[in-house]
Amino acid sequence: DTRKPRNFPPGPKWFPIIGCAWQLRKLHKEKGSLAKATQELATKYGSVVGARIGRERTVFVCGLDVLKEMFRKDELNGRPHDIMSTSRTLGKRRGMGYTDAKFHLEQKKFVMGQLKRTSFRKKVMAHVLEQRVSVIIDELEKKVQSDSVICMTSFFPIHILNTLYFLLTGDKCSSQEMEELFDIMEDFAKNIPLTGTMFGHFPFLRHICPDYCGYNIYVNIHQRILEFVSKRVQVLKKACDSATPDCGFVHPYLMMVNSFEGNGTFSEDQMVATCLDLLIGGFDTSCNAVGFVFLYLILYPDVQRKAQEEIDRVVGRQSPLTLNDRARLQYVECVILESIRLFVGRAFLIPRRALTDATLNGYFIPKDTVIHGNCRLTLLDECAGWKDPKTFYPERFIKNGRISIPDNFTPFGWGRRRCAGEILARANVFLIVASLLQTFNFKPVPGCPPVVDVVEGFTPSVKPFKASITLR
Ligand code: HEM
Repeated sequence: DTRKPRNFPPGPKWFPIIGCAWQLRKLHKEKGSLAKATQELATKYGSVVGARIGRERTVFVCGLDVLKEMFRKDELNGRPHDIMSTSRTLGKRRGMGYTDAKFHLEQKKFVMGQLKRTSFRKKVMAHVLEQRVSVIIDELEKKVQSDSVICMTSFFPIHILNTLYFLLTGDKCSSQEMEELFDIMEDFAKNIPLTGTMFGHFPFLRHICPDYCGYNIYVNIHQRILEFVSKRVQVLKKACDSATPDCGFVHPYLMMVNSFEGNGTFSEDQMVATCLDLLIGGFDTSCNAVGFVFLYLILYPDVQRKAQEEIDRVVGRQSPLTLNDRARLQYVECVILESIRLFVGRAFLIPRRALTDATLNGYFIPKDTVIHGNCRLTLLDECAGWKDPKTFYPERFIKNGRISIPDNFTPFGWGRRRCAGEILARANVFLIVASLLQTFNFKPVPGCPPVVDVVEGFTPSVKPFKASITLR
């Protein structure tokens, strides 16, 4: 329905066919990001902005209280049911991030339960992440001997993908296969925006100009990931007999599929799509989080020094740092939290859908309205209680000598839709950053210091930058 329902949240004027697409596109260009554009609309219309993009009724949620209300309400917990959510998984809605209601609940519960028993168990996770960090340090030590200038945004991603892939699937593929997956994941991060595509808003365009409207690339990249995972699952099936591997959820999932014999929501297709979601949910976000941490550490040398002093005091420089040290490295932990704030504060949550007619902030939200949670106003704005929100100030997370996380800090979402990989993401980012600070100094390259410039992708990333690295 293209008419504005009564008591729908206020927003820009709806034009025939395109709705508000044109105004949004213009504002997006003007402001440099959709997050800034919708923040601007919120100053005019209030914290819930109503719009129509193509045929789709859309709401932008731009404030702490309304975001919390959205988190709380199960009826606003759905995911869009549109061409984007089906064409990514061969025409059927599958996976964890883009399914909803009972199907999503059953699947998420099972997968998270298994991961908590295997990969997210502290001992298992610590072992895998610590091993990888020692590879990173060895590689960086060698590199630094010949050239101290390293591109900070392209060095870590392959390592991050390696641990993610292994922890999530339990599969150790060859380094050649890892490179293959890496290329696809990089394509994904650059080319697929989280907030929607042109063909998503105007589905008919895929028949007219499938390249221009983003349809071909969208389908192609998802298909390549699915094919990769399916191929590896066939190998895993042959390799794993009755023994349960320590990592991933693939093996227990396959057993579940067999025991259900085709009934219920458990199927091999669904498992492969869940791997896809965990990979796309975890790769770009973790890489960008690491990118933001190092950008700010280089721009704020005092913070870097203070973090290193804490590491020297608590762990020393000789013995390798482990996940067990995390609780005692409070300042480093705050550096991570602060970087995640500045990263996700430039992002949106994954789009949602009203499962039934609902209300939000007193407005009417009809069934199937798409809802975008803008994190700028909760993480990067004074109105949510952040003092000097653009300043990198890890101490803001310390109260009376202890870490204190304010309740407006929700970079991983909240409730049923909460991030599936928060435990892993925080452990991984912490270990990479702390271990590297223990071993190296990071400085701007003379003449070309990094700048806080953000590039829109699946999630926002820092503009590629280099650092001059020396052994401590
Ligand atoms: C710093 C890193 C990360 C950040 C900031 C982050 C943030 C988020 C956010 C904001 C959401 C959406 C919540 C909502 O819609 O309300 C989300 C969902 C999700 N994340 Fe993460 N994430 C990170 C790392 C990871 C990792 C490592 C994984 C995989 C292991 C992962 C897997 C997922 C999945 C599957 C969902 C969808 C959950 C659902 O719809 O039920 N994320 N994440």
